[in-house]
Amino acid sequence: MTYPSGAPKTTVVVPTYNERENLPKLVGMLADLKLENLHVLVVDDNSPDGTGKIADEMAESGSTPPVSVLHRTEKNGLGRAYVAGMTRALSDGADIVVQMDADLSHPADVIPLMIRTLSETDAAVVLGSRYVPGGAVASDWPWHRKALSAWANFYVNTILRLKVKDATAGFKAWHASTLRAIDVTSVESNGYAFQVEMNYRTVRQGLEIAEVPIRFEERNDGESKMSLSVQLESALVPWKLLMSRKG
Ligand SMILES: Nc1nc2c(ncn2[C@@H]2O[C@H](COP(=O)(O)OP(=O)(O)O[C@H]3O[C@H](CO)[C@@H](O)[C@H](O)[C@@H]3O)[C@@H](O)[C@H]2O)c(=O)[nH]1
Repeated sequence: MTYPSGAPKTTVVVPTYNERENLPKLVGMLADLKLENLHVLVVDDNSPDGTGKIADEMAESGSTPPVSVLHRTEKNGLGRAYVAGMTRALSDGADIVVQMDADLSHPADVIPLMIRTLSETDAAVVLGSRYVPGGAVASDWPWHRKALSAWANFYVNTILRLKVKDATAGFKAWHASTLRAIDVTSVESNGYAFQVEMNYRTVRQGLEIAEVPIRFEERNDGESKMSLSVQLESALVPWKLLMSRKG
């Protein structure tokens, strides 16, 4: 896909809840990419550790890439934060929307490859995959997370037949047109299930998902927000999606 006005407007949507140590480092890594027309949109759920204030300071500093902040009143889950952020990015005229965690587990330096893959192939979305050749998970990622991730991929692919190696990946670059085609505003899931529902909607539209290898790092600061309710939702959502399928 080519964009008439030159470099595509790319918005990196970053949901945050208690990421005060990580967010400035992530924005620094995004700045190091020196990508033209790159923007960062932080979606903060009133983090008690003051992440939202730090994001505001970055926004006011007028730095490159420009940072904007969407404040929400309370913690409402990663999926809700992404839906709000992606909806804002679309209304602000983004051509490409990147989603990534704030905790430095996703390698920012893969973003140029993801954007290139979007523009040079038929892919509707490109995901940073741990499970294609060349991909990896850091050895210090806890064993129970590795096991959960392997199980979740097997489970999801058995039920929904997505044919995606890393069905729960949280690092992706979307054409804005794909987010409109799948009607991101109506996506209901959170956590792992959000990632799965987004992939499922893409496949149901007959659109292509490409995977590029990444090395997924364990976070050094802060904590994962993965909870029992997120895992329960993840177990139920594939069945719900399958049963809601029309045709
Ligand atoms: N605004 C907001 N942000 C949130 C919330 N919950 C989590 N986040 C933010 O979302 C990002 C990921 O959250 P984590 O809780 O650190 O995720 P994880 O356990 O490492 O899981 C990640 O990897 C999974 C695959 O292994 C993914 O399936 C999952 O979506 C996520 O990307 C972080 O930037 C975190 O601050 C929330 O309720 N609100």
